[in-house]
Amino acid sequence: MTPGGAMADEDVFDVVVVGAGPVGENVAGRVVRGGLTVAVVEERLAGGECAYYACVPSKALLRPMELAAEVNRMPGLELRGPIDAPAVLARRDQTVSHLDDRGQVSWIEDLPATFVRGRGRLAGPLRVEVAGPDGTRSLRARHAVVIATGSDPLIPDVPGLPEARPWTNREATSVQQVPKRLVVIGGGPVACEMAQALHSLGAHETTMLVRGDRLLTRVEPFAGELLAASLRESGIDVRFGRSVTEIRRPAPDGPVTVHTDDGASVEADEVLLATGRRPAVRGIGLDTAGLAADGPIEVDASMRATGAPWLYAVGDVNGRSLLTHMGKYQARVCGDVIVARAFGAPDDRPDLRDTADDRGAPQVIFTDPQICAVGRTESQARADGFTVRAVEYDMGAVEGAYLRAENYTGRAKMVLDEDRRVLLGVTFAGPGVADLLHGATIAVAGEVPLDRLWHAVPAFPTVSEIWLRLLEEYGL
Ligand SMILES: Cc1cc2nc3c(=O)[nH]c(=O)nc-3n(C[C@H](O)[C@H](O)[C@H](O)COP(=O)(O)OP(=O)(O)OC[C@H]3O[C@@H](n4cnc5c(N)ncnc54)[C@H](O)[C@@H]3O)c2cc1C
Ligand SMILES: NC(=O)c1ccc[n+]([C@@H]2O[C@H](COP(=O)([O-])OP(=O)(O)OC[C@H]3O[C@@H](n4cnc5c(N)ncnc54)[C@H](O)[C@@H]3O)[C@@H](O)[C@H]2O)c1
Repeated sequence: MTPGGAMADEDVFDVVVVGAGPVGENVAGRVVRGGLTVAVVEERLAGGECAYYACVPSKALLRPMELAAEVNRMPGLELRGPIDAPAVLARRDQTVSHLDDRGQVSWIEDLPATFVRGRGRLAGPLRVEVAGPDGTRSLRARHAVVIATGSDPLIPDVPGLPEARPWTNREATSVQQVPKRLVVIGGGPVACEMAQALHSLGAHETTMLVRGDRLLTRVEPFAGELLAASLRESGIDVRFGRSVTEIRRPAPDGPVTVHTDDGASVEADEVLLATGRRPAVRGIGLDTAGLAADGPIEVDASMRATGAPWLYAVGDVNGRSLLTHMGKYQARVCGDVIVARAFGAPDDRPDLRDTADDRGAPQVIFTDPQICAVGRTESQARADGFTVRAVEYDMGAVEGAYLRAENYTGRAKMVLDEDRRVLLGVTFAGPGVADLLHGATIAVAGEVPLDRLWHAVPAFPTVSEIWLRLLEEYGL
């Protein structure tokens, strides 16, 4: 036995993090900053889904489409031809470091932290077993184990899968040959972004099959409506109210046919499943911690797992907000609270609690038009019992928007708590609105009173004059 009581063949660290996505990496950074030692376990690529198969490559594929749309909205400018797909794919490859994680591993090791390649599995309280290329290694944590294993695509139970070899976000974001005919199943952010990106790069016959009656059900309805109109105008066939009943690819290299419950079918070269995510918890030994082995890991506001005080869960795996920036925020809370508890310091400071997720996380959908929102939608605010007032404004009527583009089409909405005269939520839909979001996030998170907000004067002639118009619409 070592002085700390560990078996000699165990490696002992203050903290063990399982999963080196953006969230796990950030936990490691915070605990090292606080003076603790940490091991980070990763079975695939350090940097996670976000860096190689999600946020980063999808945005690299979308940006040329956005620029082309901007050019088309400006008289006097003209594109010389279609978007050069091979050039865009080559730049995408650069943005994902050609799927090589050496840079990320060095970042972790320079913290300094110990990087362990392999699949991590809980083996009882404070213990993690790693099945790696060189066999199994046992790790023991003195203070905490953090699960940051992210999420996997949710594959619906449809006859014909998996013989039809559908794409998920992985194949879509790492595409080498853009299919001419594409079917996208789903109407969430992945479906909308990838349909638009791939359509702009050569998937001329793109069909979206959406189960419900609108896109992007978590944001204000007008945003999904504007996006659907834009997708249709660009030539994407968006079909609402269609459930997929069967997917068949009779010949391995032949086309795939997707059948829907209205009796119709669509033939395509590839089919992309964008039907949501499930937390990556299977086979990670949650049962050895006395926790349910399926579904998101339930945590308190300090990210501590309910029922296992030594275990924490951050990022997609806890199901709070499936967004990189929110997972990294949780990572900062989690890392700092572990440090505070390890040193016996007070652990109830305001910065040691997640108070952002349940108010409505900020999010940008990088389509054209861009959709961004923070806080509650009007219907969520009403359901939560606030005295709600909502105001909307046509963004095309703002002088800065008119100067930015011919026929600028967009809309904005503010949701207010009339009792306290503060903002509960803000939504913008329109070209290039992403950078308006942080102002809204400050106003919502900071609960800036409307009568103060009135003195935050937007510069002329920027699109941010939308703020002034919304406040005037409210009556200020
Ligand atoms: C197509 C797409 C586009 C997206 N775009 C955006 C965007 O623009 N902005 C945004 O904020 N969010 C976006 N998201 C969401 C974002 O990707 C996730 O919220 C984010 O990746 C979550 O980070 P994470 O660290 O929790 O998980 P992940 O990034 O999934 O990382 C988890 C890591 O854990 C590893 N792992 C899993 N199990 C084990 C194990 N047992 N042992 C060892 N390692 C393990 C995995 O290999 C992985 O590297 C997008 C998602 C998709 C699918
Ligand atoms: N820019 C961004 O911030 C960004 C981009 C992409 C993804 N993300 C995040 O990643 C997460 C996953 O996104 P997503 O779009 O995959 O999931 P989602 O849960 O947002 O949307 C899933 C869609 O699939 C549909 N669906 C589910 N099961 C189906 C079935 N059996 N048949 C047909 N349709 C079905 C749903 O109705 C919904 O339209 C989200 O939380 C999202 O916020 C963020």
